Amino acid sequence: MKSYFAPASTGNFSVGFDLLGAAFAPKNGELLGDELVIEGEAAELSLRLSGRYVHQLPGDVTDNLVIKCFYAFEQKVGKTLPRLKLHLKKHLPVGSGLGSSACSIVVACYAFNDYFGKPLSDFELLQLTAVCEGGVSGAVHYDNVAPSLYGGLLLMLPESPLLCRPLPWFPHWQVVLCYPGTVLSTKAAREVMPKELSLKHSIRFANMLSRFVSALYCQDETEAFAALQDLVAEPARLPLIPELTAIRAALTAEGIGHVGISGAGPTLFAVCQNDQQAEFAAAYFRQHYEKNQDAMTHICTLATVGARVLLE
Ligand SMILES: Nc1ncnc2c1ncn2[C@@H]1O[C@H](COP(=O)(O)OP(=O)(O)O)[C@@H](O)[C@H]1O
Ligand SMILES: N[C@@H](CCOP(=O)(O)O)C(=O)O
Repeated sequence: MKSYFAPASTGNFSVGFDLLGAAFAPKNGELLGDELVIEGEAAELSLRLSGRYVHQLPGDVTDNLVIKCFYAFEQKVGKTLPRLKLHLKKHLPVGSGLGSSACSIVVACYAFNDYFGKPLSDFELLQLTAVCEGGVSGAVHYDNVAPSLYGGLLLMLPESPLLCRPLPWFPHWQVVLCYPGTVLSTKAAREVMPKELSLKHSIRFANMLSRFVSALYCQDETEAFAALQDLVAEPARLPLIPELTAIRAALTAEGIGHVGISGAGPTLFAVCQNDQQAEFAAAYFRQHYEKNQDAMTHICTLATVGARVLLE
């Protein structure tokens, strides 16, 4: 029996639609991500499901991304593989903006590659996870699969053979993630996006992203916060998450530098510079944004390690 884990991720990080993504881990040491156990080999491929968010998964196990990944992995490797007895522990809510589908895809593809003796290179593995994720959201985007696979804050380079590169981070930053407990499908949240951007808007978008990246390299925190503006997805998605305006006003009034949409939402994230801000943001989110028993709020730091073996 071998157990694998992949962390939650925040796509876009506000300023880099489809181009920036970060993996996060709760400060208190809890595991925020999906776990896949390979229990052994069997005549038939099987998948057992458990975990806090198992009720949000498709009823038919053959529709589960883990099963789809097995066949996609087998096709990519190009030979028939032994069937496995699998157990997915679904700890991330589905349609949450925490890269839930990417997390299951990454943990599954990483686990199969490890179990079968690493027939795929890191590059091929990332490509495979992105294609599987594209099948869910309607478009190939790397900003959840790459951080979930590698950890860290990453800049996607989809037109370069590198595909992505790690970026510097502010080591004292804490990110508070709040999932309200409601579901928003990524596909639906992509359908509201503008089909085209004007030249003026494209230049402003490129400017904010390059300003943020340059601020990270210079470790200029004032510039980084000034550049953390979502000029592309937020205007289109705000009607789906109208609470953002009031929450942002309340948290920024307390000196918190940024509040944005995690991935396609409805999870919101607040970037905090110290424990006091992080605790304030978490308490505020719990009181004003959590909507039901599925909701959760975590104070996180950057997860510097991505997919990994949990138990040999
Ligand atoms: N293991 C899985 N984890 C997450 N979603 C899954 C899984 N298996 C199948 N799905 C389906 O994939 C879709 C994921 O939706 P999506 O909005 O992309 O989620 P997220 O934004 O959280 O990644 C849903 O229709 C869900 O039922
Ligand atoms: N760049 C994507 C990110 C989607 O993240 P998810 O966690 O909501 O799947 C987008 O904004 O559509």
